[in-house]
Amino acid sequence: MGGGDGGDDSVLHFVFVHGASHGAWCWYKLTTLLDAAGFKATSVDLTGAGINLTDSNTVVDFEHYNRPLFSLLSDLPPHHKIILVGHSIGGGSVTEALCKFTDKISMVVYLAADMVQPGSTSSPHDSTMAVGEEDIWEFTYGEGDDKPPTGMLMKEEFRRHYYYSQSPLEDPTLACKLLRPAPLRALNGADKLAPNPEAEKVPRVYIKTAKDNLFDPLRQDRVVEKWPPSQLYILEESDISWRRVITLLFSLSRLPYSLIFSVLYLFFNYNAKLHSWFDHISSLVHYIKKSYC
Ligand SMILES: CC[C@H]1c2cc3[nH]c4c(c3C)C(=O)[C@H](C(=O)OC)c4c3nc(cc4[nH]c(cc(n2)[C@@H]1C)c(C(C)=O)c4C)[C@@H](C)[C@@H]3CCC(=O)O
Repeated sequence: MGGGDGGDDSVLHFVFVHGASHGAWCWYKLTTLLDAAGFKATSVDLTGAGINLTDSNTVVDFEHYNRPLFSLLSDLPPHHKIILVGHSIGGGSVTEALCKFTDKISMVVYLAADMVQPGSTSSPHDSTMAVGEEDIWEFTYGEGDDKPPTGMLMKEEFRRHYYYSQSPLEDPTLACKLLRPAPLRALNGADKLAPNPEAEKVPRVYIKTAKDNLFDPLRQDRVVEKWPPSQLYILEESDISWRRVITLLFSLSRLPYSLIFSVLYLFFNYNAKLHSWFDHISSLVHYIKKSYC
């Protein structure tokens, strides 16, 4: 979804990685806007997600789960670099990709994401799932009811609150048709990476979502403290104005590279994760004026 793998090296190329149970589809608004604005935007279905045909119950290791992302990166033309964006547990996938394909990645953007330093022994997540005690999950038993679960999916009645509380109503309606069980065993392998000094040199941006009902903002703070990124953005709450955002993107497309990232986070309105458009557009415009006028 959203573009091919090669292409013109002068155009910024974003690659988007979804979180648990989601797929390439969840980036459709953003990739559409970026494409229309002249950027290149690619989103990937990890193994067993979206329209990838593998049964997610059969995906047992993290490398297998991430393979479609690795294939995309290994097929890039020589010297072509991308900006890699990961959402939620998709942050673990982008960190693994960063370690394997360091020379293909110019920047990593973690959107309310798992961001753990390769080689660190303890995860900054105090438990892997904040709402793990609640009965909001449905488990699948791909190897039989007497065996441990192989998949996990949020129950439908909880999705609007935990995943999409700030989203337009039609977004959770569509998402409910498309979510698939997350491969439990494969996700267990996230964050188990050897130290990688080269990967550490690649700039990282963290986007914190302050009205996130699933990934508690305080837990996001801990992630950021443990492995401080080059830049941190915080979105306090929601509002949306596509027309103003599109205008802004067009005006920014001629501005320097680093500034484009200041804009990127304004586009992640899906998943109820990133909001407060009006506040942030104002502060961004202020920042642009201060820096460039
Ligand atoms: C607990 C079982 C399994 C797991 C499943 C899982 N993890 C997330 C979801 C699911 C089903 C989500 O829906 C959420 C997400 O990606 O939303 C789009 C998940 C998160 N997981 C995080 C961190 C994290 N998870 C795991 C491990 C697992 N997740 C299990 C194997 C780890 C590690 C390494 O063990 C880590 C670091 C967050 C980034 C998000 C938000 C969840 C939360 O904070 O409660």
